[in-house]
Amino acid sequence: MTQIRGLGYLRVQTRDIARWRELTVGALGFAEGSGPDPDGLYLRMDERRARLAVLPGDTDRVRAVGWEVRDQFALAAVARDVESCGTPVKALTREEADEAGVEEAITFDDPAGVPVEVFFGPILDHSPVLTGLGQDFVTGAQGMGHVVLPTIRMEETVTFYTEVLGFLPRGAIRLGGRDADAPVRRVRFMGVNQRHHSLALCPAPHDAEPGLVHLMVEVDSLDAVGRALDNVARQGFPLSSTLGRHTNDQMVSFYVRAPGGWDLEYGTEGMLVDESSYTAEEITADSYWGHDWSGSEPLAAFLPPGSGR
Ligand SMILES: Cc1ccc(O)c(O)c1CC[C@@H]1C(=O)CC[C@]2(C)C(=O)CC[C@@H]12
Ligand SMILES: [Fe+2]
Repeated sequence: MTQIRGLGYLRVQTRDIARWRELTVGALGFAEGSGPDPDGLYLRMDERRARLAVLPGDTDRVRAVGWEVRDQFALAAVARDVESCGTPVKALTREEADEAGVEEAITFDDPAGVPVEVFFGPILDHSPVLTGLGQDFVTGAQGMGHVVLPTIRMEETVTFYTEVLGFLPRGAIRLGGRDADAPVRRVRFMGVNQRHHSLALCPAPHDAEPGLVHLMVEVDSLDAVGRALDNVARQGFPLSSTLGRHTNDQMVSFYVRAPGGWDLEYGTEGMLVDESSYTAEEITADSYWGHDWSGSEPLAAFLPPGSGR
């Protein structure tokens, strides 16, 4: 059994905080909170101080994917497991933990080089969450949403998340069809709670910033998804994928390209997994309808090495 209860937070850095604010607060209806860096953008989805922290930087990249455990005992167990597979683990200093908005956390890199934090004791902000579209974000026991991470070491990375951190396989989709001699490659979905996937790993040909494919957040209203879609179009943000419904988690969502070259997926109506009967399945289409990716620029990690950026 995994100790991890859900995706707790995501911290990224960007060269363009102002445009990030327009997208997240202006178009997608995140509530703006506050945090230790006066130049940072702290985005609230619920009673947590910040689920998504966007900090100023000279490149665009992921700073930490934060996974939540129940308490200090669970955190100690995770630290033991990660260390005993040979991955160096550090504890955040009191100051770093305070900046992250948690009581205590450990940090290590996953086999793809993504900076991971595992934490307990999120610091709450009890002031009302003033979202911009009248929506509530679906968090709680399902965590803040899901992340999709690129990896140039697919096998190792899958083994790390499943066998060391205890993520449960939640199915897969083949990439590149069922063709000929090319080795089979799959995107693999993994969960830790009733959300269908809190993590997906996507095989990538090479390492590139930002180190993230997308972050999905879920809201409780289709109207909010529609209004967000209108807003991103009006404000000139590129749509990576049109609206559609996924076959595995049943989510109705669209994807918008964020400044920094990765996507935010904004969805509703995600299904709940019943672990007493669930088995991992391979889907053969990403969506029942919609999700047209044809207008999108590929992410840097999926381009051949040396082609720009
Ligand atoms: C298939 C699927 C189901 C539920 C999701 O939340 C979800 O993000 C996806 C992934 C969609 C899509 C894919 O399957 C092929 C590879 C894609 C295009 C990417 O490179 C990013 C999104 C991926
Ligand atoms: Fe997704």
